[in-house]
Amino acid sequence: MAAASASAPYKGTTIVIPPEEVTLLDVPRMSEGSCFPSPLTARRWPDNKNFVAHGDFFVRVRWSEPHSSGAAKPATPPERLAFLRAGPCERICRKPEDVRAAIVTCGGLACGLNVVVREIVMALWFQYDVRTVFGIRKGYRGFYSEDEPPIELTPKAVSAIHTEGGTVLGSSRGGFDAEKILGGIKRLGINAVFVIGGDGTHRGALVLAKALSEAGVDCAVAGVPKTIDRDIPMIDRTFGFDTAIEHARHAITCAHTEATSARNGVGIVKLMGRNAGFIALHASLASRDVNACLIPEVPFTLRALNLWLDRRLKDRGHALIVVAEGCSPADAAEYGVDTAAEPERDASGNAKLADVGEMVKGAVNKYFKTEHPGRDVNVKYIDPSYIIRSAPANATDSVLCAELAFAAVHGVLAGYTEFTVGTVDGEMAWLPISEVATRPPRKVDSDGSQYARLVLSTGQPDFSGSVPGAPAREAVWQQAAAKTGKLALPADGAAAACPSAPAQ
Ligand SMILES: Nc1ncnc2c1ncn2[C@@H]1O[C@H](COP(=O)(O)OP(=O)(O)OP(=O)(O)O)[C@@H](O)[C@H]1O
Ligand SMILES: O=P(O)(O)OC[C@H]1O[C@](O)(CO)[C@@H](O)[C@@H]1O
Ligand SMILES: [Mg+2]
Repeated sequence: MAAASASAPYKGTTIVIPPEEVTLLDVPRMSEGSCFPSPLTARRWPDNKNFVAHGDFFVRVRWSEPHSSGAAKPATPPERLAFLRAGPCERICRKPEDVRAAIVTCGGLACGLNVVVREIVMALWFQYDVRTVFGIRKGYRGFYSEDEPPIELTPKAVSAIHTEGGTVLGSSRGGFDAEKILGGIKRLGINAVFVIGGDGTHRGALVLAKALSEAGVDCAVAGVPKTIDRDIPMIDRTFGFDTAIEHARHAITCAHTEATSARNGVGIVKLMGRNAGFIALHASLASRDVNACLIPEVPFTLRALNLWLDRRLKDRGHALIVVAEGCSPADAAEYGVDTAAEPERDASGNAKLADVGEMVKGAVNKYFKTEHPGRDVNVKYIDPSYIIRSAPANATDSVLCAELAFAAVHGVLAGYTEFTVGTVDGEMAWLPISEVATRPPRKVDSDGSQYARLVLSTGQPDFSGSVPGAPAREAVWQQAAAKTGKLALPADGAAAACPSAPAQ
């Protein structure tokens, strides 16, 4: 072992880190001062050791653009942010007997919505003795729609819902009308709203919180971020993602079976991910069989994909392609897609995306019909999106759902408002809703080591240009190894020397 040099930090040495500016992401409090012991102090909360102090925070560094170790430093310096630590407080500032809560689920489905609803009800009821909880039906419009009045949520009513997918409350897009929602809140005497939804839902929650405070209505607004796509800014994970990967992997396995069973079989699987390719990337890494994974963050052309496929079918007789729904091939127009047309929008204003799976399938069929009319190529396209999104939460997601629900309930009872919950580098935090509602969605870092690991696993080339043929595997390895800076290049293309052998 090398001797420690005199200047190297050694056990017991005090290391002085220069003070840096830290921005506290503070969350508004509805009532300060008049706080009293939480009912949890009289319960079985282990030794009262796990309470969090009001205002306790932890500091984390955040890059505004994707950053990975080894990659060039981004232009914008990182932000040092202090996050409020979430958890039960020893003293709470909302009287449980006065709390009249409402829970609403909005946007698309995600695995675990029912677990979050159940655990909010259970935490309010059993940890804090709150006895009035309304379930708002079919999204924001349920606050005012006469067709679907709110329902009463009790432990008995929600006890079995966690085993089901979807949301027992229903969900919807559109229908956000701050005035009408405010009217519903006043009519029912609601003073704590829990919104479970994605970026759009959180933007709505922000508008609602402002409207409530302008109208002088004392009502807390707490968010629980939901998206199957895992692209919510700032936080590490969203519930449902882990379950989605499991089900996506099953669909990929089916496509692989189809592809390997046919002559020149090509399996194509489209997975959700409007802005980001996290599901496609993680499911491909989980599968190990995928030969090409296409994500919105990495440009590609259908022409390059076809040239690669041509060679892959000659070499191996089958191919498995995973494509994220938000992908937009650079040469889509050449394959008859009207890329200049203004997209249709859903009721929430989100662009309706063209089916990129169909696009890839059409392009492959067209290419082989034109270039190799005699070759028998069998393309099988699977779109498991809604099968995945509507599944019940798996074990890992169920744990996360309960943690998020508890953090939201603790925050409201502690007196906070206009906040949402999530883990930041593993620590549960209360964050201002604006952080989730206004920052751009998270994306896969195409220069990062995770994407490099994908490329190493699939052996896929760079599909971004009209390449006159697929590059050799060694070139792919070199590209990926250069990005990670960690891997020794295989000599003479020896696959065995590579720590992660490409999928076959
Ligand atoms: N800018 C906004 N202001 C107010 N309300 C909004 C805004 N954007 C969206 N909403 C409302 O939030 C609800 C959900 O929005 P959206 O359909 O975009 O889903 P989401 O919450 O983003 O979830 P996901 O995209 O993960 O399915 C809808 O009722 C929509 O009207
Ligand atoms: O078909 P819907 O319900 O509009 O949902 C589709 C969208 O929902 C999401 O799953 C986000 O919830 C996106 O991946 C997808 O674009
Ligand atoms: Mg959204």
